[in-house]
This record gives sequence, C-alpha cells and structure tokens, in this order.
Amino acid sequence: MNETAHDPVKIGIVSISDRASSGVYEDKGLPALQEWLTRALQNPITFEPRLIPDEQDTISATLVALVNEGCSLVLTTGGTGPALRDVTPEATLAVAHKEMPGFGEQMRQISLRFVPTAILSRQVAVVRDQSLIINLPGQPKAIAETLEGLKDAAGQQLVPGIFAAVPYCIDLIGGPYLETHDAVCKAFRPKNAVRQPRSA
Ligand SMILES: Nc1ncnc2c1ncn2[C@@H]1O[C@H](COP(=O)(O)OP(=O)(O)OP(=O)(O)O)[C@@H](O)[C@H]1O
Ligand SMILES: Nc1nc2c(c(=O)[nH]1)N[C@H]1C(S)=C(S)[C@@H](COP(=O)(O)O)O[C@H]1N2
Repeated sequence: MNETAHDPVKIGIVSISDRASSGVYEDKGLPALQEWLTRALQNPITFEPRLIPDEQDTISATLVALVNEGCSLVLTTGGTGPALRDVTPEATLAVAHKEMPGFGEQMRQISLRFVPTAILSRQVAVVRDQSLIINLPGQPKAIAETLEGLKDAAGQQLVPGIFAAVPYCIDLIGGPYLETHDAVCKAFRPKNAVRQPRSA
C-alpha cells in the first residue's frame, strides 16, 4: 500500500537521563525509541526528539510543549525507578488530564518476564488533551520489551506488549488512525472501530 494511504503522525520521544544529557554516556534511548516505532508503524512519522536531565519541572514543561506542538503520542524513557533523582512519573502525573493505569500495570507484568526488578519501575501513562503520554523504563532494551511484549522462538505472542492498545486509545482521543506491522506488533481494535483499507 502507498504510504500516502496512512495518516501522518507526530510522535514526541523523550530520553530522561542525567548522564546521557550531560554527555557522560551516549544516549541510546532516543535511537531505540525511533528504531522500534519506525519498525512497528506503517504511518509516516515525524519525530520530535528531546534529551533532558532528571528535573521534574523540565520534564513537565517538555511534555506540555510536545502536546501543544501536536504530538498524538509521547513516549518517555528513564527516571521511573525509586532513586532520589527519578521523578518522571511525578512530572507526567502533574500534566495529566486523565490517568491510564492499565499501561503501567501491563508493563510491569511484561517486564517481570525479563527481570525481577520490574516492580521497581513506577511508570505511568496519561492523556493530556489529544495526546497519550507513556513512561517506559530507562534501560534501552526495556523499550522494545515493553512495547512489543514477549514472543516465543516461533514468534508466537506470549505476553502482549502495551503498544497493541495504543492505536485504539489514540482513536478514542481523536488522533490519527495508526496502523502497525503485525509481525512487530498486532494492534487490537474492536471490530466496529476497524477502518477499511483506503485506496492510495
Ligand atoms: N538514555 C540512556 N542511554 C543509554 N543508557 C541508558 C540511558 N538511560 C539509562 N541507561 C542505562 O540504564 C540504566 C538504568 O537507567 P536509569 O534511568 O535508572 O539511569 P540512572 O541510573 O538513573 O542514571 P541516568 O539518569 O544518569 O541515566 C543506567 O544505569 C544506564 O546503564
Ligand atoms: N523490561 C524491562 N523493564 C525494566 C527493567 C529492564 O531491564 N527491562 N529494569 C528495571 C529496573 S532495574 C528498574 S530500577 C526500573 C526503573 O528504571 P528507570 O529508572 O531506568 O526508569 O525499571 C525496571 N523495568
């Protein structure tokens, strides 16, 4: 199908790390987010990348600015743990119009299949205006793990990733119609919400 048949989408990607933002180590969060989203979505994507330190006011202001710039989806990575400087959930809740607790619950379930410390991530998801904001853990490998879930060696889904619910959530808040590549992530919508393929 021609790319023009898919709605364009603007996505904010935010890496929150004191050390990556000050150059102590190379940021691997933004490349991992961009790579996974490009692989998963059929829609043409405009990315709005931000690399910022673990400062609550800066995080909240960045999220509000990305929503105001028209991002339908904003994914953050980092700062969800219990350390003193980990304030991403607080900064996200401070700009919430609605909490979406199912995303955090599901991410911790998925992550427990990879690491016993999954319960240390306090990640949240919220809706602000017509944007869905989701916190992911800071370990770069956790990005694909939580978005995609767990598959067996044959590619059969064992635990669904959270991204399966993202397209329908964005429909419900009035955003673009997101279409995924099923081999990466099979999005779920109720039958009456599935749009018939448009000709290019
Ligand atoms: N943006 C990033 N780029 C590369 N590696 C990262 C990044 N963020 C986190 N990591 C890795 O994942 C680990 C856990 O992430 P966490 O968010 O807890 O970092 P941290 O220990 O709070 O430090 P910092 O905020 O300075 O990255 C880090 O110690 C680091 O090895
Ligand atoms: N999928 C996945 N989830 C994960 C991890 C991981 O390696 N993979 N690390 C855990 C650990 S060790 C911590 S402390 C928390 C919080 O991480 P953050 O502060 O980097 O956001 O995420 C948890 N969730």
